Amino acid sequence: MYVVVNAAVSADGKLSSRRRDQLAISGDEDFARVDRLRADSDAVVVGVGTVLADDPHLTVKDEQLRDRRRENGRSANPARVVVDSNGRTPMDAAILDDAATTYVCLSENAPVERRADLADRAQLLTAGDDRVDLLGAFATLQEQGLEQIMVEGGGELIFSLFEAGLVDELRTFVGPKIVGGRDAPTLADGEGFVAEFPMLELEEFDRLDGGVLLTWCVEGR
Ligand SMILES: NC(=O)C1=CN([C@@H]2O[C@H](COP(=O)(O)OP(=O)(O)OC[C@H]3O[C@@H](n4cnc5c(N)ncnc54)[C@H](O)[C@@H]3O)[C@@H](O)[C@H]2O)C=CC1
Ligand SMILES: Nc1nc(O)c(N)c(N[C@@H]2O[C@H](COP(=O)(O)O)[C@@H](O)[C@H]2O)n1
Repeated sequence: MYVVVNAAVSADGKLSSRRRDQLAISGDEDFARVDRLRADSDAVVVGVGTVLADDPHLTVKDEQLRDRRRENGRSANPARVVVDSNGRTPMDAAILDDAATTYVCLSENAPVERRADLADRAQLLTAGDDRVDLLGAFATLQEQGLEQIMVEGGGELIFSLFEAGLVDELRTFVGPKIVGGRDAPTLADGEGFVAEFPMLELEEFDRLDGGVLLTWCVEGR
């Protein structure tokens, strides 16, 4: 399995504003790049915080890219995966429509009635007691044949993936905006590291959309 985390941050490192609603940081060029990365992936993963904040669809937008996937014997869209310990994904979430297979990763403690509802629209995986155990969940995704994984956020999930040692590559678009706000989400939130910080090697940098795309590999992967 190969895990790429992709995110767009403001020049001051925020994923969105303190209101936590969807904020366009990328421009057309970067959104097109993200679409190509989705098209190259077997699955696109987000945390439930992102589902609740953005109601993302996580599909490939360019019809030609969807056609190319079909020509290669794949589904038009990659699978979608929500990391959702307590089954908080709303039943009318865009991610639960029939455009692609959706996996919802739950913990053992997810309420039984939420499991029953979600099972109508998604494949359910269970890993971890109170919180999704990411190593276990990702191992199950791999057993399902999902090898090329793209993670689209948000900050809590990205931190946990680094903590679990699951990230191979980080692609960060840094856009020309200052957002500010001590409570605005950043690329890696969670508890934060105080030692044994994951270290990165810069592989590439490209100017686009008035900002810069940084491609990093995680040391030791
Ligand atoms: N600019 C960008 O590229 C992106 C921005 N965003 C923004 O990020 C914000 C959402 O991010 P967050 O609130 O951090 O939510 P998140 O999307 O990281 O989801 C976190 C939630 O996932 C669940 N979870 C279950 N197991 C977990 C585990 N082991 N580790 C971590 N989380 C686990 C928990 O319920 C947790 O609250 C929104 O404001 C959204 O707009 C989200 C994606 C991309
Ligand atoms: N690459 C990128 N740039 C931004 O500026 C963004 N705000 C995001 N957000 C991510 O894209 C998801 C929306 O996907 P759909 O268009 O609904 O398919 C959103 O949930 C974030 O994960 N990404």
